Amino acid sequence: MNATVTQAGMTIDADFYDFVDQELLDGLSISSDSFWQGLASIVTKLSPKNHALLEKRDELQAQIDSYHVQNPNWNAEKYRTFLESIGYLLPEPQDFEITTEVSEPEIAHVAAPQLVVPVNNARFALNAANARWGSLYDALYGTDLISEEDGAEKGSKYNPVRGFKVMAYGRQLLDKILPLSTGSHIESTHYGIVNGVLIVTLNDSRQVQLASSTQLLGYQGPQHNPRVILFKHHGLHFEICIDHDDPIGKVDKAGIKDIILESALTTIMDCEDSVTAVDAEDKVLVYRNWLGLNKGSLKEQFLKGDQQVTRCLNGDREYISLTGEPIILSGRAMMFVRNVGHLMTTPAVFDADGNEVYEGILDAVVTSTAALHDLQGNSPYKNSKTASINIVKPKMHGPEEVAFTAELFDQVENMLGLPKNTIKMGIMDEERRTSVNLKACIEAAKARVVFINTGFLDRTGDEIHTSMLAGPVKPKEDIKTQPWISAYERQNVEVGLASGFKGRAQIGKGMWPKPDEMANMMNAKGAQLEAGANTAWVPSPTAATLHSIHYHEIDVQALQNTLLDHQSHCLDALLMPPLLQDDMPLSPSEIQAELDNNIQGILGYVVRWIDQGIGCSKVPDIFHVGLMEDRATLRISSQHIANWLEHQICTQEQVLATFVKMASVVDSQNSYDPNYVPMCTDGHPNSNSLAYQAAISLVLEGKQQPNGYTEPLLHYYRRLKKQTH
Ligand SMILES: CC(=O)SCCNC(=O)CCNC(=O)[C@H](O)C(C)(C)COP(=O)(O)OP(=O)(O)OC[C@H]1O[C@@H](n2cnc3c(N)ncnc32)[C@H](O)[C@@H]1OP(=O)(O)O
Ligand SMILES: O=CC(=O)O
Ligand SMILES: [Mg+2]
Repeated sequence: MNATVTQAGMTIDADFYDFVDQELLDGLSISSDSFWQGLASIVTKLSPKNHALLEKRDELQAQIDSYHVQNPNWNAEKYRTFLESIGYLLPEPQDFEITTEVSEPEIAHVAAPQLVVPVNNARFALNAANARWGSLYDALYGTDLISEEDGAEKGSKYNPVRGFKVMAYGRQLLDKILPLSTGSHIESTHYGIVNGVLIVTLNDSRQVQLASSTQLLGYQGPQHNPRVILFKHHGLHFEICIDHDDPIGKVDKAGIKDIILESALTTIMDCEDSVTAVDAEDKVLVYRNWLGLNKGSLKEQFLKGDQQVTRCLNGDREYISLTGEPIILSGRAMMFVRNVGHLMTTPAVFDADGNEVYEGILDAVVTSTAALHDLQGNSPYKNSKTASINIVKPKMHGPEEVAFTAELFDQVENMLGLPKNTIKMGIMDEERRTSVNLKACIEAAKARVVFINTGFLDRTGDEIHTSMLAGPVKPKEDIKTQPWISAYERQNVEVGLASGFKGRAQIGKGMWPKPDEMANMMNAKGAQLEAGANTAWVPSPTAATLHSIHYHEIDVQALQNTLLDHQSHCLDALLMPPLLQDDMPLSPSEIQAELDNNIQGILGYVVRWIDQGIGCSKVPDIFHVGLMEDRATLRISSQHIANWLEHQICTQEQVLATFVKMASVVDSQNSYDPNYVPMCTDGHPNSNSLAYQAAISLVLEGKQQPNGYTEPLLHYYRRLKKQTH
């Protein structure tokens, strides 16, 4: 047990206490006493409500389970009536519009990518905050969007053939997003500004202008030979960077060395599914990084190759306007923070009765207090332009839980002396009870909501768990193509638009979970915007830069206008679980392939989580595609096998044998890592591997886990692991 401090009737981990006293409150006019009193009073008031909400989740799940046992031949109509009778499916509220008074310009006015990052990783978190601007040339050169055919391999040193393909792509993009009055950027040999007008000289010495002169905003350097020229399209800025002495610029006819695209306008600093935070020590790390981002002081030094790098927040970008005034644009993404959900408790603080406090309550208090530094100008940078704190709240089940979060935010505002509705809410639409009652959920936070987002990964896990006893589910890939998911995605957009989100709040779509497959991403991810979203999640800054191209290709605001009156009334489809059809049984090899794939993913993720405290990993699937795995993807895989065991699609022996087989595969995939501890020796699992045990428990005890969540078991085993260190 760590040293503790007693304050306001609570028992507080001494390191966490010191962090609050010496770092979090430093520079704020909040005394230590009033902070701890404030926290204690919120804990006392809201913990019983939090507890009751969790009990309600379990009660509803138990009722749904017994319904399926008693009604093996249910139909849609009867099922819907049953869900209404137990209060799972609630009456839809009258039409209303959200009343959120201010939201950030990056949220309300410009459609753009949203990057997510584990905030406990300072190197990545700083990179994410700085990912507002990204090099198109780097993003193209480093990814499979540029093919390696015809001598264009990436190789270990610069390949001019590949470089040429990158430049050609860049020129073609300019033709799309910055069309000339005549001719093409492919022919350009010089860019200059004359009397406030962009003059582009072409191969044949013709001088042409932009098709739309208002796209030109400003420049750096001399007007006739600018170093940087700033443009705007669909609300997104971009730069053409020119340097005839640069290794790239000097082989370009016009000296273009790069095209810089405004990319991740918003970033979510994640305290939740991409991090491991099981105790006070971990929570301090999470909170300290978020604080450092708000104070502008976070720095990270690391070796990259043989280079020592010091990373900190980027400053703003400055240009000269066409009338000679300065233009200053933010150099950083607008940062949201994602708190944890309502489920877990943390040993950082124990309440007066000796219980761990709810982690979601602590997150709301501490992350808001940290953000006060931004609101009060204690940082050289500005995050919120509207004096708001933007918190994403995940894994809420239904409107009561949203109302509870709103009440928590109210209490935090009172504690910190903030005007009501300073704390804005992003609602993850990622639990089935939220999807089917989405309108009521939004109404429960209508004065502070700034986004809804289809977290389809958690949502898939919840889909499987909720209908655990309804029957066996389809293989994972097929679940993605069933009517429930398109109904879910469509309904989310329709409800968001009908509630007045356009021009005020984000309608977001889910993560691209294949971080190395950028060519596929470029083919697929535009569809999320075609479906009406004005932002969508990406796993890396490179993905943000490439995905930003979709926002140039699609005029999201115009598209949303065309969808404003859509109402597809898809509740029945939304309630139809993705079950295997009796007349389409799976072959033994299909079953084994599914188990292999799921178990490889589970082990590959869990072994790093438990042994090394890494909460988000790129794990190869059986086809060697590196997949982003986090707690939500783990929820899906573990629930999927639990469901197949329940319905005897496979046996426990088969599952355990697959675990043995795949543990060796995962060990070999990690053999490059000096910190990796193998789970097997000579093909036999090591009896002392806590990671291996955790992975098996997640499956064998999956049916009993609350809503199929993985946190309880992950935290249990990680804490054990930390004790053995
Ligand atoms: C269901 C959900 O909740 S989804 C939301 C949770 N998921 C996430 O947040 C995903 C975040 N992404 C990641 O954590 C990572 O991209 C991973 C784990 C998927 C892959 O990580 P890696 O294998 O280390 O990536 P890779 O080696 O390709 O690239 C590393 C480089 O990219 C950068 N990078 C990768 N992801 C990110 C990110 N999300 N934000 C900022 N920088 C990033 C790193 O800083 C590093 O660059 P550096 O050397 O200059 O610091
Ligand atoms: O949080 C995102 C998800 O898909 O789950
Ligand atoms: Mg989620």
